[in-house]
Amino acid sequence: MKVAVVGVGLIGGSIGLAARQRLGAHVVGWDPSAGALEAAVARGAIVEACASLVDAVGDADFAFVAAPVHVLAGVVSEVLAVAGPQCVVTDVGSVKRAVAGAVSNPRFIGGHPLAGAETAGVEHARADLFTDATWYLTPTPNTEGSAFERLHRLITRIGAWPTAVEPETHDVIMASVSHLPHVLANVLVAQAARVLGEERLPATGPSFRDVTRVAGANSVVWGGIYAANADALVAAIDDLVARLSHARDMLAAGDAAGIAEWNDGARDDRRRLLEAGLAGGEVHELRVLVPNRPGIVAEIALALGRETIDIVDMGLYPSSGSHGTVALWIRGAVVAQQAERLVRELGLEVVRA
Ligand SMILES: NC(=O)c1ccc[n+]([C@@H]2O[C@H](COP(=O)([O-])OP(=O)(O)OC[C@H]3O[C@@H](n4cnc5c(N)ncnc54)[C@H](O)[C@@H]3O)[C@@H](O)[C@H]2O)c1
Ligand SMILES: O=C(O)C(=O)C[C@]1(C(=O)O)C=C[C@@H](O)C=C1
Repeated sequence: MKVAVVGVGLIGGSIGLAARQRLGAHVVGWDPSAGALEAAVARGAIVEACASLVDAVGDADFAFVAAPVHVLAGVVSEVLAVAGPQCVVTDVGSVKRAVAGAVSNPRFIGGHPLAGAETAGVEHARADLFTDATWYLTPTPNTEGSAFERLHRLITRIGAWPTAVEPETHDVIMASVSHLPHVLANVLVAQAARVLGEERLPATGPSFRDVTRVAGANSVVWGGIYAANADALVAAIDDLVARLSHARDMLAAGDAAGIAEWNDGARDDRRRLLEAGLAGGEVHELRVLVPNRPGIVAEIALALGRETIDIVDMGLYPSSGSHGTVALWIRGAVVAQQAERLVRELGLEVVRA
């Protein structure tokens, strides 16, 4: 299997390392920076630095575009123009609407691994970066079912959990759980650095270090992320300001009971957030009879993704008639039951294998 990585930085390099180490893939790379390519070969993230995009993706089975968000739509289009018909093309951008709005191709599926670091460059790439991470995918009615199946399996094999989501929903979620925390980290370090005036800096403890780890992360990448998700991020900041105001007012009024309730609520919310996605249990197979029409696989994946149900694995069994079968493997009896109901609500027949 040949995997092409376009943009061999932190994320592209980590995909290269994971694909080589976990799948034994032949990984090649292209990047406008000669230094990045050289470093990627030295790091073992790619085995070949290609001189052109077509050399990298022309006969690849998969192309991962891991460039900064502000150039993604253009680079993905260039990749699709030179990739062979067997190549599934995806990207890893932290914002999904811009690419989804600009590119419509049955072999392109937007993607975003919910894993990373505050660092940049292939020197910081890690083969295990995506282990047990959610990996969002944004299939559309235009997506080729077999392209989705192949990408889904590849991502599973590098240790992550693919979850289908609509680009709009993705960007609203990310505004609150990823982009806002980065904004807040920047604000907190700026405020703390000036709390005693310019002459003296305060000592900082572990809590400050925990909540500000990502302050000032990779300006090229984050500038693009903030700009591409500005509307959702502004709404999240407005919400935050209202919540801060509420906390401020309780403090100013000496509302001890209100503060205790607010603090207990935060503990419960954090536990629920961190526990979501830790669903265990044995894997159940659902066999879905589907009409042979484009978009049906995306429809099923998105229906489950909307309820945050992970598809552990999937298999497509097309037939020459009007219908084929999609097999879905879902973890946990209760979740499998819920998945079965959602698929039936799409008007599809399901049997338990
Ligand atoms: N850093 C994270 O935590 C994280 C996590 C998930 C997704 N992402 C996404 O991954 C992508 C890459 O981020 P990163 O952290 O790896 O950044 P990075 O700076 O480490 O790597 C980006 C690479 O893209 C290359 N590049 C720049 N312009 C390009 C172009 N036109 N064509 C091809 N390559 C180009 C750069 O030379 C660099 O090597 C971004 O879209 C980002 O939103 C980042
Ligand atoms: O761990 C970090 O340092 C990250 O910033 C990773 C993080 C995140 O916010 O969780 C950042 C951007 C991505 O798009 C996905 C993951």
